[in-house]
Amino acid sequence: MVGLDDVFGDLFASVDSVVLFSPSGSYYERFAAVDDLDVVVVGTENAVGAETFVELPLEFEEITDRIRFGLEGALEQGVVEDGDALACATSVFSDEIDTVSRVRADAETQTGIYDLFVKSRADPEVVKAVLELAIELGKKGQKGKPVGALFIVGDAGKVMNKSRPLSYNPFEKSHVHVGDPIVNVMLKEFSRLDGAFIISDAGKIVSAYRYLEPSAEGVDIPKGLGARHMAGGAITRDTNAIAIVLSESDGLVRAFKAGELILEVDPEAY
Ligand SMILES: Nc1ncnc2c1ncn2[C@@H]1O[C@H](COP(=O)(O)OP(=O)(O)OP(=O)(O)O)[C@@H](O)[C@H]1O
Ligand SMILES: [Mn+2]
Repeated sequence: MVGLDDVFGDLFASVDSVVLFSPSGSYYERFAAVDDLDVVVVGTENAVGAETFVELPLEFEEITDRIRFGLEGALEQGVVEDGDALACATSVFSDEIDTVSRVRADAETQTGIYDLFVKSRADPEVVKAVLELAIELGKKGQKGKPVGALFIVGDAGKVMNKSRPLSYNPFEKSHVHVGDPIVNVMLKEFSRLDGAFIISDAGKIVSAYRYLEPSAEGVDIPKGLGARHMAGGAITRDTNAIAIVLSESDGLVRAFKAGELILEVDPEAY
């Protein structure tokens, strides 16, 4: 007799580790009790107090993104190794884990998203707050109309030296930080205006209305995009800042680091 286990069992036969994406406590406990099994928990927070945990900046809606970015962090932290066979368990159709994917960890297909958060000059919380703000702005627009916005995060002194004001800086004497609810309202209001927001490593809004003049040559940007993305990408080659860009024309949020496009997300998916 051949049972279903014989067939589906191949999915998790001789895996090096099990990777659980945002498991519930009781689900995690059941795995923790299995002998000789390496369990890695991935999620936006370590709600189950797992010994081995990899933090995701966002709960990626697309399962392929979620697994890819989770494994990138796991490789980066050295909790899985290149070539490891992994059983990745996550939820797709419900809040509970309902799906298992067998995936091989591949160090060569790193996108750099994990680096974007963990190895940027700016505080990971600041990067995350700006990314969330851009996604929210992309979802809602400004009074129902699509808006674009450009945020340059980290290495602010150098970025200020490679840019100039388009108008008076409304943040001149203020000491406000991204993530404060009131500041997010202000940033959304000001997103109608031209130019870039400059944000420090610690999240202080240094300036709005900055026109970027990077000395780096142009960078590769997706077709159909123009000056905002070009300037945002290029300044990250010139400085240790990252750029988070919301496109008015296609509605996507993109992140650049060291002149490379690292991340592309559709706000509608969040
Ligand atoms: N060098 C720059 N520094 C700061 N802001 C800029 C710069 N160049 C353009 N922008 C801003 O980007 C806006 C849109 O420009 P443009 O349409 O060329 O960019 P884009 O990359 O196509 O972005 P979108 O997809 O939002 O249209 C401009 O109105 C201006 O506010
Ligand atoms: Mn444009």
